[in-house]
Amino acid sequence: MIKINILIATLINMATRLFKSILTWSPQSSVSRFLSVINQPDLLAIRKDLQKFEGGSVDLHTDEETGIAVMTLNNPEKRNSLTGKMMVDMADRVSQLEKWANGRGLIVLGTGGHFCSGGDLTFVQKALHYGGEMAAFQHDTLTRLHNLPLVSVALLQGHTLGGGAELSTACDFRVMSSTARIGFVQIKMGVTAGWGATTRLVHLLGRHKALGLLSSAKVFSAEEALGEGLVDHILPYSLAQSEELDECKKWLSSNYCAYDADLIQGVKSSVVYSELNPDINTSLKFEREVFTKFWGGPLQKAALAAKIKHK
Ligand SMILES: CC[C@H](C(=O)O)C(=O)SCCNC(=O)CCNC(=O)[C@H](O)C(C)(C)COP(=O)(O)OP(=O)(O)OC[C@H]1O[C@@H](n2cnc3c(N)ncnc32)[C@H](O)[C@@H]1OP(=O)(O)O
Repeated sequence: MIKINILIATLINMATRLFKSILTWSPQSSVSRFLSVINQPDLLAIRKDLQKFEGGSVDLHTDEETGIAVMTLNNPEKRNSLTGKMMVDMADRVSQLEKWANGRGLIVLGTGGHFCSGGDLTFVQKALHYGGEMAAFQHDTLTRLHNLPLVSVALLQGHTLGGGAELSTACDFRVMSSTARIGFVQIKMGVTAGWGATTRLVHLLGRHKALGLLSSAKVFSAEEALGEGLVDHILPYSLAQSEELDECKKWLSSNYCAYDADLIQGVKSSVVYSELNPDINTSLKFEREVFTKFWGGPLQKAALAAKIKHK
């Protein structure tokens, strides 16, 4: 009798979970569930500790009209290097973006003409006992950033070094100011990459180039970075630094954010899911789930009625 009761309770539990998962389905929620770098209680404990290392902020502006958000690193006196508090800020900004229904794109940049010079060395000095925890926290945030259902771009101005270069690889694309410089200098600082760059660079450029970038600590000019395949676009030399954000927005909007927000989110989520799921049938199932959301919908009907020619 007890066994039957347990069986019934288990079945009810499973049915409730299935029902809930159907109700809350979205491409992003499916991808988030699939990926969890570290468990929540651990994250909360690390967050509390990181928060104590003050200085700087990470701010977010979302534009409902264009669907383009701008996330800004604010610690200009220290070339936007990241304090513990900024790491927590960034995690919160990414959580906000995960819930942004109308989003298409994201630009990440630094204030004062520099992207980011890595970890704040004052923070690093004080957190020498804390590398594993900080890396786990950054892995969680930057993986979530990388997997946002938005097309993301890092706008690289001035210096992008160490952890800053790692952060840039968590974006889908990198646009570089013509005079900017980028380098994975961690090895020169006596460490290896700890914010996910090794893993992402291997996916992005292959093991050969990833090894070259990480073992040499070479700092690249914009032209060299383009040649390496590390950046996707160099902004015109003629632009003033203050004009570069607008130009980057134009580049992102016209190339990758021109279509409906739901479609863009569907495309990005499917790409992320597929990259992370080695099993082709599971990946194809996810692709079908996203596809059938749109098939026969108003966007498809409008496109068919417009008799579009792709010349
Ligand atoms: C996990 C993270 C990983 C790690 O630490 O393990 C890393 O990120 S490794 C990389 C760490 N970053 C660095 O080593 C950068 C060292 N700084 C520089 O190379 C230069 O400062 C540079 C190239 C970023 C900027 O050079 P520039 O001539 O333009 O200016 P200054 O050198 O005068 O710098 C201005 C001001 O900023 C302070 N600064 C710059 N970067 C950092 C940083 N990462 N942490 C703390 N402070 C930084 C610099 O000390 C100057 O301050 P001041 O009070 O005027 O001396």
